[in-house]
Parts: sequence; structure tokens; C-alpha cells
Amino acid sequence: MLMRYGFLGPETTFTHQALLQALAQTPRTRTAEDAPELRPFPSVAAATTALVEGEIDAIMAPIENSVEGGVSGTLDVLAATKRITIVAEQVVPITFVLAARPGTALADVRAVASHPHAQAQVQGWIRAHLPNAAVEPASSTAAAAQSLAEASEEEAHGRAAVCSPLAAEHFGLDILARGIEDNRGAQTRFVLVTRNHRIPPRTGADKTTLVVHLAHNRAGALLEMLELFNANGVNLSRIESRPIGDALGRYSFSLDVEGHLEDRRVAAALRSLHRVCPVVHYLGSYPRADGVRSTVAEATDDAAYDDARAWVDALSEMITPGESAGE
Ligand SMILES: O=C(O)C(=O)C[C@]1(C(=O)O)C=C[C@@H](O)C=C1
Repeated sequence: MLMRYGFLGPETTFTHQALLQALAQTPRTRTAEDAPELRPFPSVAAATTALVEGEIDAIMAPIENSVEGGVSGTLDVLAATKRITIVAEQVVPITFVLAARPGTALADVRAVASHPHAQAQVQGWIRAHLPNAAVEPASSTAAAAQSLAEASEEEAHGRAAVCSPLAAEHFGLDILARGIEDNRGAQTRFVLVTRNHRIPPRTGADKTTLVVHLAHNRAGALLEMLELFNANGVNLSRIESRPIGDALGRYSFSLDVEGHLEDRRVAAALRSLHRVCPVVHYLGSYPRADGVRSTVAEATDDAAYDDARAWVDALSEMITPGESAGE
């Protein structure tokens, strides 16, 4: 089947680069006719709608940055969408350039456009080198580069974009400064999301993503949730609170935990959460990009759960049939 992938466009966004990286890792003998179709979208929300409506089969979306933290737009859209599954993740190194139309000097720059997440990662550099420049939002880093490339000479005067080196090159812009990110070695994590609930099999180096609502207005509800993971030896690699949106002070938790649904300890933690929390939205189990295998204590490995279940089952066999003591 010819796969159709959506991404935050235009071409050369970091999201596009993450998608190309993912496709390069799944080598297949392709002819020009069966090459996957890559479709740019103006936002993660628009790509998600197209996914839900069946216009495309999968989307790549930024979820977490090593400097800025969770990408709230993506977290909120994923949390609000049913019947979608994260099947893979990709980590992309992030470096930004300041790009402008040929002939523009750094001293001419009065306005800088980019994706808000990119702006946040270069704010120190902008303050130091362009303290008087207006910072303007764009739907993506590459969209900022593209609109500058397509603007009239007059409109483009004194303007610059913060984008990837690839975007500057692709849209024919000059690079005024390279490596302008405030934190060297920054990375963004992207997730590949599909519509059908096909969970990739366990590899031993997996992650599971969840959105959980806690019992409203009860002391210790967060601690109770964390204790369920702890009791089952499940390590959390990300936890973030996001407003639910229905009232002030109501938050949901977006979490990544180490392990796969097929791991008994993860399944046991999920069963407990389901009993205790009003909403548990399972978003998928998928291989970790870094391939690091989870360290599992002996008391919470699969054999320990199977052994414990067999023990209780054997004890249950001894229950005398008939009326129970409470009746
Ligand atoms: O604008 C892009 O190029 C994107 O792919 C989006 C995005 C993000 O949402 O964080 C991705 C990576 C960078 O951290 C900056 C922007």
C-alpha cells in the first residue's frame, strides 16, 4: 500500500527532516511509483484532522524539545484525538541560522520571524545581537524562510527568519549567522502517529505514552498515580501537566513511561490506573529512538508477574465451591 504521510510544512521544517530520517531507517526497495507520498500541512492540528479523516495514513509531529520541553500544541491535539496511535519516535539535532534575502546585512535587520518554539531557543542570541528587532510568529521555521523568499523586495527589506540551514539553502536565502541557538546540542523528539490501533511489538527498549486525568479535588491523587508506577517498577521518562480546558485549576498529565504494553509490569500499572483514574488515554507503545533497554528489577520482570499469578490461581483452586463466607 502506498503510504501517505503528513508533516508540519513546508519542506525543510525540522518535522520534515524527522520524517525523512524515519523513512530512511525503514529501507525498502522502492520504485518511483511506490515512493511514499509526503504532504505538508500548516499545523499539527490540520495534519491530525487529515489523519483522522483518512486523507493520510500517518503524521510526524514534534512532541518534546530538550530546551523548551513539551510541544504543547502537539500534546493537546494528541490528548484530544481518539483512535490514533504513536508507533515510532525520532530525535533530530536542532541548530538554527539567521537567514535573510541576499544583500541584507545583520545591521539592517528590524524584524525576525520564526516558529515560537524556535524563537524560544534563540532568544538569548536575539537579545544580544538584535535587541531592537521585532520578533514575529510563523507557523514553522521553514514557513518563515519561505514567506521571506516570496516577499517583494520592499516587504523583505530589514527582515530575517530563524530556520534550519537546510531551509535557508532551499529557499535561496543568505545566512547572516549560524549556530544561533542558546543551548548547543539541543534536540527535538518527534512522534510518528497512525490512525489504526496497530501497536508495534515489544523490542525490550520501548516507551509508552499516556494521558491521565486524576480524581478531581482529592488530596494525594498525583502521589497515588505515581505510586502505582512505582509499585510495578515502571520508570517515568516524561511527565507534564496540561490544562484540561474546562475550568481553572483542572489539569491532565501527559506521560512517557519506560516499557511496552506487552511488559507485564506496564500492563499491571495500566490496569491499576484504569481502576483509580477517571481518564486514561493510551497513546501507544513504540521503540525508543536511543535503543536503550529498560532496566527491570527481578521483582517486576515478566517471570515474577507470571509466577505471582500462577501462585494466586493455585490458591484459588482450593476455595470450596458453594456459599461464600460473606453471604
Ligand atoms: O518549525 C519547524 O521547523 C518545526 O518542525 C517545529 C519545531 C517545534 O515545534 O519545536 C520543531 C523543532 C524545533 O524545535 C523548532 C520548531
